[in-house]
This record gives sequence, structure tokens and C-alpha cells, in this order.
Amino acid sequence: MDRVSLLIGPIGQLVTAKSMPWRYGDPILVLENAGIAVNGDKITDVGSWDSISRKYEGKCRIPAEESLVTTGLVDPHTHLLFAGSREDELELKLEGVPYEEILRRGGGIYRTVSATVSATDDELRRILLTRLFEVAKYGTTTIEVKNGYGIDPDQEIRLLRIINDSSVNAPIDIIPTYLVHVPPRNMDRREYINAVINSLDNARGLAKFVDVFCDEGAFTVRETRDLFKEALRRGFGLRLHADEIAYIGCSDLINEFSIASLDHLLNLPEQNVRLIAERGSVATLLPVTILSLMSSKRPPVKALRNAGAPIALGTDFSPNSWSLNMQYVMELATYLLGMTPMEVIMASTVNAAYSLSLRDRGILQPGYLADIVIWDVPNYRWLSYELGRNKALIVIKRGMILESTPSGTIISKECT
Ligand SMILES: N=CN[C@@H](CCC(=O)O)C(=O)O
Repeated sequence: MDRVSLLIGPIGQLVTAKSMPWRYGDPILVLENAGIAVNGDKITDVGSWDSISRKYEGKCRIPAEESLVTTGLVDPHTHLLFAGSREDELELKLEGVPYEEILRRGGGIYRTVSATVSATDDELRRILLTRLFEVAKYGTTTIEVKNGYGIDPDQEIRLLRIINDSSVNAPIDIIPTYLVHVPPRNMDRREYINAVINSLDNARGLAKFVDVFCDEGAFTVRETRDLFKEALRRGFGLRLHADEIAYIGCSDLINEFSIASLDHLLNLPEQNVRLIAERGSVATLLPVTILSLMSSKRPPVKALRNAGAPIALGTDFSPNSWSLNMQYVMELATYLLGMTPMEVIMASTVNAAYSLSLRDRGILQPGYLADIVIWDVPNYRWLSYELGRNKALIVIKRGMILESTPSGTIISKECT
């Protein structure tokens, strides 16, 4: 018998993609009475509990007869690092003042920039870590975190450093992105773009991706193109906030660049649906933001599916869309966007990992990272069926069990 650090089983129901990315209709592994063997930070074996329990002896074992087990959730789009809040904009929104108008008046992102720039490094570190601990409780084991509330390039680099520093104490993996968010209100736009481009050299090693908010009220297609060219030359991957408020041609950039993920897509034109699929990109949908924008628009889920475009889901946590909970995103994706329970799981695991160019997680198979969630639900449909409860029972990150302490934080422990 081989000795491993952790055995999970018997498992009521195990669900995983077989390969990445997952496209609607691709095969899925659904195993009843399953088992997983983990050694160190990796999965060693997955199969029937009968065969796993005969082959392996675990240093410890977690029984999960009543549970669904999936790989850890991946949140591929967050604005996790900012100070302050904007709950007072709610009444404005209810009066019908649109997001872009609030921004034009110096509210929205600009207000959050003031609060963030005034906060000390220590304050921001604390805010970020607290949020990361909460995120982990909901079953997210990898998260993308953008800067973007500094505007001044030196401030943006400061925020990227804080994001990177926090990786050391974070309970989960962080993928940092340099977001070029909104143009400053008191500076020539061209000068600003040039300053951002210069700062990209200092962002090397601090961010994996460059992202641009290309939209009405933010950056133009031309400005985004210039930023993307320079980002590519410096070896960054590309992500894009596209067609969120309006279609001004942003998603057309998929013709010119290899973009890992196009996000939001509330106004995505039909011809670009096909292109996302053909160009090997991912459509990342952010349903919490549809609510927070109070928008009646929807991303074209059916068309994306039919075209064979991989769909990912993310929280888009920001002062405008305050939810750290990927489970809430999964619920909304089902009830608001019409995605199936299985599609929603694939979008929040394997495809979200793929959109971040991570090929070592998101699937329960030997050799993949042992990022695993044991859910307090009996089957995969239940995950997006039941609304509003934290259904994550046990979260395992790189083979370590994450545990809540009485102070509310999470520490990882080797099971004994
Ligand atoms: N749209 C641009 N950025 C964020 C919102 C940021 C904010 O309003 O503070 C988003 O992705 O939704």
C-alpha cells in the first residue's frame, strides 16, 4: 500500500472536468462513491473509493459520504485592493443615475482612488488580507487581484507591491493584474498613457497580466491598443474589460491581440462571440455587476455556448459590486443568466483557471494541485440551486486544510 498525506473518501459525488478549457457539451467526470488520494500539495489519484482505499494508506482521512466534492473555486476578476466604500451611491443608482454619470461627476472609481491613495501600506495590507481570508471560507482557492485605484502610475506600482507582499500570508494563491482603470481628470490623456507605459517596466515581476477598462467614460480602443502593444512587448498576458457600459469597439481588439480573457460583455456584438471562440480566448461573465449596475442587459450566454467559447465566472468584487462570494456568483449565473448547474461549476473552476493561464489546477486528476472543496450539499445541482448560504464545508489548499479560528481568520494545518 502506498502512503499518502491525505485520503478523501468515501465521497458522495465527485465532479470534475476532464480537460481544459471546458466547452458546453464536453465530457465531465461524475463519480459516486469516489475517493481522492493527496500527497503533499498534489493529487496522486482519483477513482472509486473501493480502489483508492485498497491502494493507499492516508496519514489522515476525511470522510465525505454526504458531500459533493469539486476542485477549489477560482475567481478570475477582482478589484480586491481598495480603501473605503460607496454605499451612499446606492440611492443615486435607485434614482436612475447611471454608473458612467456618477463617474463623470467625480464619484465612483475616482472617489475610491482618493480613499485608497490616502491609506497607508499597512492599512491596505490589512484590508486585503481580511478579504482574502473571507474569500477562502467560500471555497475560492485561487484569486486574481487587480490594482487600479491608484491612477498615478507610482501609486499603481505601490498597490501591485502590496498585492505581491500579501501573497506571503495569504491562505490562497493570488494572481496579480496591472489594471489601467480610468484616465486621471487633471492630466492630458496622451501624457498619462505614456506615463503608464513607462511604469510597465517597473511592473515586471509584479503582475502577470495587463488589463484595460476599455469603455465609454474610460479608455478608447486606440488607447487600449497602444497599451496592449507595449504590455505585450514586455511579456505581460492581456485581459480586457470589454463592452460593459456600451459597445465602442473594444471587443474588436480580439482580432489584433491574443487576449486571455474578455470580461463583462453586456454589449458584445454577435460577430465577436464567434471570434472569442476562434481566438482561444475566454468570456468571463460577472453577474453580481449586472445587479449592481441595475442593468437589464445580459451577456449572450446561449450564443457563446453555441459558438464553443469557454465561459468563466468571477465576482468582480469592487466598491461597486460588493461580494467576495463565488457561490453567490454561481447562483446568479444560474437564475439570472440561465447557465446550467454543471456549466456554472466548470465556469468557476477549470475555465476560470484557464482564463488566468493556469494549467496546474481546476481539475481533479493526478498531478494537479490539491485544491479541493468538500461541500455541504449532496450533489452538483444543489450548489447553484440553494441561495444565500455558505455551502463550503472543508476547503483544502495545496493539500492543507484551511480552518477558521475563533478570531475569524483562517490558518492552514496539516491533518494529523
Ligand atoms: N468597470 C470597471 N471596473 C470595475 C468597477 C470598479 C468600480 O466601480 O470601482 C468593474 O469591473 O466592474
